[in-house]
Amino acid sequence: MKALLLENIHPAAVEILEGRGYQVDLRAGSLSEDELIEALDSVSLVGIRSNTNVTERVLESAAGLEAIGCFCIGTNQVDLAAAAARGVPVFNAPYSNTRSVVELVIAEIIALARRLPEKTQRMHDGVWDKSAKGSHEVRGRTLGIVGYGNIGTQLSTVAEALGMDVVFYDTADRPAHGTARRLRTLKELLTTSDVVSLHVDGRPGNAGFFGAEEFGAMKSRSMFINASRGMVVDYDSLRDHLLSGHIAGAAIDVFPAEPKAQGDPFESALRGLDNVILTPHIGGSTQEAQEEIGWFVAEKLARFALEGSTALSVNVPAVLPQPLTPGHRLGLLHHNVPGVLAELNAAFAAAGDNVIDQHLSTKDQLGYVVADTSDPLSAAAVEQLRGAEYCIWARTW
Ligand SMILES: NC(=O)c1ccc[n+]([C@@H]2O[C@H](COP(=O)([O-])OP(=O)(O)OC[C@H]3O[C@@H](n4cnc5c(N)ncnc54)[C@H](O)[C@@H]3O)[C@@H](O)[C@H]2O)c1
Ligand SMILES: O=C(O)[C@H](O)COP(=O)(O)O
Repeated sequence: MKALLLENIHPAAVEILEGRGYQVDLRAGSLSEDELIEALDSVSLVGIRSNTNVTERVLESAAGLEAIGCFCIGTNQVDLAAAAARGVPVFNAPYSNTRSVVELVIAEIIALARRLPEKTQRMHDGVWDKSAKGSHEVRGRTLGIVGYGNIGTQLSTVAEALGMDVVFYDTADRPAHGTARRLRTLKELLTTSDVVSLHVDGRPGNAGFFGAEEFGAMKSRSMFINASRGMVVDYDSLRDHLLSGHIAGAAIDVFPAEPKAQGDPFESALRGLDNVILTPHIGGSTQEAQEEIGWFVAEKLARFALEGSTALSVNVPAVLPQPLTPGHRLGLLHHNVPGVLAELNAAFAAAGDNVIDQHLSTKDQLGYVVADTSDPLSAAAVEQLRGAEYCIWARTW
């Protein structure tokens, strides 16, 4: 049983997987498509972060791959549909680094409002420039949050505690937290906010979502923050608005193309601007978040591989079975067609197996059933189900 963990995943994950009998290959950087195909040979579990793309071609060639762990929030780097079609569940850590992102953004709001990037640069250049010009308190200023999900809502609460007025815009219905106000249009948010912070997800439809029109609509001398995904924003347009002085400052953590390994060169239209904070995608990179993510996702991978649990999977039906009695459990991932459960129960009945616990969950075109029997599973029943047209895989534990 081999597991491959890329992108500096926390050792907590290694401890969990090794403790469950896996031989773990832990690597620092991410891999290209071809490198990943080669590295996945005879690997059953793979762990990645935001910088490794698991494409349909990778999945096609990784015959032994059982599950994928995204040791982060975003799962846009994985072809989720292609993985689901091959019966490969994908897991992530939806909440573990939320707080870390919020704290970074709060720090950036204050740093930009006090012009810290320019001030510290001047001091390092040997220039004493004591002045209040262009520096503001954040108390009483309006923060506009675009994308009011797990991160957006927590940012809302913390910013409110600092005395900021919070407005938000989300394409989904999201209740307001505290005294935050929901705005009906993005335009309204842009024309109202002193700081605009993006927290949308990385769905393909969000590519290029924020560009010249949106920057143009922002208030004069407002500030812009993006810690969501790089492809969401047109950074050439942001540069134009920073150079014209229309946007007073920006903090950017994510980029359309990010270097694959430590020390690789970094290129961006925003380099060299002293009113811009640039960080290397570290929103979720705190010891606390990484350790939590390490055990959380490793646990999900192990519980799937060793017990059949798909709880919290983002692409296959979620089933959380009862504790395992070895030799008594069947897991059947199948195309979602009528009659599967009836056939499964008939096969067990014909073999004289009594089903004592059974869970079925469906999601789009897929169904997943986990059945526990009172006696050890009958091989005949399992083989019959394995041979059925609707079967994607049938595993026993
Ligand atoms: N910089 C980092 O290190 C870092 C760390 C964690 C997460 N992230 C990114 O932040 C994103 C958000 O995280 P989350 O946990 O809050 O996700 P989430 O899914 O809880 O929230 C995303 C919200 O954005 C909304 N949304 C999507 N597209 C939108 C659009 N075009 N306009 C308005 N609203 C839109 C959704 O309806 C949802 O409410 C993640 O998907 C990930 O890409 C980055
Ligand atoms: O999706 C996420 O959680 C963030 O983008 C962090 O990604 P990372 O683990 O690659 O830093």
